[in-house]
Amino acid sequence: MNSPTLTDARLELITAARHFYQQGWMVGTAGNLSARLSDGSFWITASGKSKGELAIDDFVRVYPDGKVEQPTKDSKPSAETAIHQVIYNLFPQATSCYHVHSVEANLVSRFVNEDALPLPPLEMLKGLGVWEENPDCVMPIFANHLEVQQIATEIKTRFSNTPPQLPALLIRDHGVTVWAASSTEARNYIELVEYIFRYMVAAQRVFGKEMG
Ligand SMILES: CSCCC(=O)C(=O)COP(=O)(O)O
Ligand SMILES: [Zn+2]
Repeated sequence: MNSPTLTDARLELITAARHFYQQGWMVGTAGNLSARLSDGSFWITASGKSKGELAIDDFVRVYPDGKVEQPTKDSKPSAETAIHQVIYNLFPQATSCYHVHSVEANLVSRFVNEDALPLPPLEMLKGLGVWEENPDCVMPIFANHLEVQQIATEIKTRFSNTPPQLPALLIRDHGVTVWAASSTEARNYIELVEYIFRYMVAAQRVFGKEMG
């Protein structure tokens, strides 16, 4: 077991998970968070932990060669580790990868049948790096296969050919994943995409159509 230090990335993940839990985006065991370290390894939430009450030993360290360091022998890496691995391989600047499950993310993932969700041209997109007037922006949507490796492979294939406009992707009927160069940025990205999803659900109620 590694003892925590003042700058231990796991402490940031615990704080972020508690915050997301309080928003209703990481209820029960839903979601997973990771932080990449300078040696290329990353800490990721162990599978099946209550995300509102994570402790320092509720993380597993995954190395670039696939080696896994567990704090206890019954802790396994998140079932969705393959998605974090693909994101870190595709985006070398990313040091944080956060995945949450919100009601709104699942609703908007059903607004279209296609594999991309048109987003309304909200000012909030600037917080996700889109500095354009009336941006024509989409968020990629992936099918929610039982086999997580298949989701990861589809992300790798699609993003290698068509880089996403935003540091975010949706898995239909499942949740959203963001990646960023710091934990603060990743937390902001989750809040921003969740705001956009809430807006889209509200706009659908108010205007009776999707506001993409
Ligand atoms: C009730 S959550 C189902 C699995 C999932 O989608 C998830 O995000 C949590 O899985 P993990 O193995 O990371 O705990
Ligand atoms: Zn999930």
